[in-house]
Amino acid sequence: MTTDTTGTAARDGDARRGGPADSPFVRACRREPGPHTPVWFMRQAGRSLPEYREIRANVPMLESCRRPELVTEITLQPVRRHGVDAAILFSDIVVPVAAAGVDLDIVAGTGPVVAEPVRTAEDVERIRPISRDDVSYVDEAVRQLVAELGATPLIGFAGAPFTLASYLVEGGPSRTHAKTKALMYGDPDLWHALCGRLAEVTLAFLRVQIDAGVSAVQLFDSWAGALSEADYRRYVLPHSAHVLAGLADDRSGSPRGDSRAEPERSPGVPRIHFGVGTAELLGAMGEAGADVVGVDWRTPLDVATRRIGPDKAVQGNLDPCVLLAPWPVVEAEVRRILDQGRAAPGHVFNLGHGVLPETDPDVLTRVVALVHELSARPADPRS
Ligand SMILES: Cc1c2[nH]c(c1CCC(=O)O)Cc1[nH]c(c(CCC(=O)O)c1C)Cc1[nH]c(c(CCC(=O)O)c1C)Cc1[nH]c(c(C)c1CCC(=O)O)C2
Repeated sequence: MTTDTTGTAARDGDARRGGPADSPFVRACRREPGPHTPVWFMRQAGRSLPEYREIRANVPMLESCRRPELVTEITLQPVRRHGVDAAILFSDIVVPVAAAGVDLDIVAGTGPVVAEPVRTAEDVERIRPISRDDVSYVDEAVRQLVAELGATPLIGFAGAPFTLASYLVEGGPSRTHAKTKALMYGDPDLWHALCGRLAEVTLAFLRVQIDAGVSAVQLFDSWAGALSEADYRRYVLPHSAHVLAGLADDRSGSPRGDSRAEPERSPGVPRIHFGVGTAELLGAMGEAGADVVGVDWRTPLDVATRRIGPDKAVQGNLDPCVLLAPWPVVEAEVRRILDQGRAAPGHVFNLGHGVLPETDPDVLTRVVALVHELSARPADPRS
């Protein structure tokens, strides 16, 4: 195994003393310099890890998300194994929707499946607001994790209204999102009512996580790339913006509109906004109120940075399939991404989407060490 002496030395000599708010990850999100480029992986906790498969062997997915001791253990597994710069809460985007009264399950190999798809005003009415008590297991797990993680930041997350609406309207995963778009175009009032409800559920879920101590949040709009920019702006952006604005503690500024005109003032915990196939939406997703925009592997980070503008950090963007290639290919891609990421005012290294279950976990560990080694910067003499 590679020993990352440079990265460790740089880390120890810098802002680590200060806890998660001064961690390389949070600093990069805030576009502040740090000892190295931070790295974590979407779906870092999951089927690529034998210790995850073992602990999940007899526990259904949703149940595992509702047992704080399991959530804590599964969340910590990739931190211990890989030395990533951030943990992400083990949960799922449909957990708060189930807590809001929607009858659904997560089926292995398929994903979320909804018993009665949402198609009418009555269906929308049945999605009720959630409070802390509906997701007390998340509150508990986050508090436990924050205590155990020490200086390593914990990322909270939720699904954005469009991606959640797609699961609810389709009844399960969909390639075309045809029923979802049919509702969106055919009955805009019902669409906005549905997304409005989902935005409130998402906002409440993220607030619980922030109150319990997460250091950043990621809003997953995984399937927003199915939309044109015009439709994204009209049907989706206002709802995601409502969620992201609701997380900003800075009451003076509205994250909507032309945020490029005013420098940002640390509005609460950093907000990451991510989707797949969003090359045409990157600017709009930033405008929705993100501090960091997640980029998939299709758009080089320097191009993404031009689209997103100079006042936001970027996260990404190694193709998860590259991790299945021989190491020299992985290494060359990591170098290219770090180089292109230098164009951004802040870069969090990640994949362009989640870790594939067939990934060799040792390759992930090597990527973490390589990112740290290649990006190590001399300690700031002022600190
Ligand atoms: C679209 C989406 C879902 N869930 C999520 C998204 C957005 C991210 C993305 O775009 O991938 C978010 C999610 N789901 C899970 C996490 C855990 C945290 C992490 O990133 O490590 C996160 C961040 C656990 C999970 N969520 C799920 C698993 C696999 C279930 C298992 O291990 O049996 C995990 C670890 C199930 C799930 N849940 C969902 C899908 C598509 C699947 C995969 C189905 C499958 O391939 O079996 C819905």
